[in-house]
Amino acid sequence: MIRVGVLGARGRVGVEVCKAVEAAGDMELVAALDKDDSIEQLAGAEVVVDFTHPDVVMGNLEWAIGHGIHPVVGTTGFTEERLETVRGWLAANPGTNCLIAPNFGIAAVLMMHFAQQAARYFESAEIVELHHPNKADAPSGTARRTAELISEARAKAGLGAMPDATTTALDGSRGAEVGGVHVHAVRLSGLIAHQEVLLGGDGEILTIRHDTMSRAAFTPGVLLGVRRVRELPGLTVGLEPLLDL
Ligand SMILES: NC(=O)C1=CN([C@@H]2O[C@H](COP(=O)(O)OP(=O)(O)OC[C@H]3O[C@@H](n4cnc5c(N)ncnc54)[C@H](OP(=O)(O)O)[C@@H]3O)[C@@H](O)[C@H]2O)C=CC1
Ligand SMILES: O=C(O)C1=N[C@H](C(=O)O)C[C@H](O)C1
Repeated sequence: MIRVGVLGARGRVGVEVCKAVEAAGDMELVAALDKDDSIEQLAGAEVVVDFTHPDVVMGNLEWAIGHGIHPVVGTTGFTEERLETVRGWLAANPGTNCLIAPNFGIAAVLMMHFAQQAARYFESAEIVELHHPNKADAPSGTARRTAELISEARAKAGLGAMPDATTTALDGSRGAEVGGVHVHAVRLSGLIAHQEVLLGGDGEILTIRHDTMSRAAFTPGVLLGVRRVRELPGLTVGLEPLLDL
């Protein structure tokens, strides 16, 4: 049995993760903690799942890694600088590993992968991410990661800047730019988590769309991460290697 702790256990995703861990035959939920609980209660866990908030996740990781607990992290807000800090903590605690994934939905990971594969064939690419209005951050971690993957694929293929003759009359009208890829964020009641990657070429457009219909969609990926994190050395970013992508 893998002893699992959950941080953010009363949150939208945390509730689903706790249910999934309790239902898994090879896991035991040893701590389900939220905002005002003491992190010390994680002491008996081997793996901790974090779905909290970008403002608190770094403190949680420093504590868990320092106590030899392997984190599986869904919380967003990971810049390259933050990832480097996590690598430093892992180096100081050999034998402890960490998995951080901007999206644990299997279909979402495939959407990112397909966008990366397609990117080199199109002169234009933009991302529209659409989420519920209580989301903590914009753009989404998924959109940011997708933009980075598209940007890397374009650079590798020797593609230059995208065609765009716009003069913007209003700040923000072209969205945010991540690695030269424009990202647009919609926040709308009724939505959960959705993304469209638009790829445009000569006379045709490819649209790759992903829709999250329930937050239970994240749990198979989280359970996979919990089962595998102990054997993945150091820091793993993204679920792709666990899906052989
Ligand atoms: N990687 C992925 O697949 C996914 C990632 N996410 C990301 O996960 C994060 C959480 O999303 P979501 O569940 O919607 O958010 P919620 O706000 O619903 O849940 C977060 C929970 O964490 C609690 N919390 C805040 N601080 C702490 C702390 N220090 N220790 C323990 N718990 C704490 C919050 O309490 P309180 O409300 O009182 O502040 C809340 O109950 C976001 O960053 C989101 O973008 C979301 C979906 C999928
Ligand atoms: O906050 C959310 O809801 C989600 N956050 C993640 C992100 O920022 O990409 C994953 C998914 O989009 C849901």
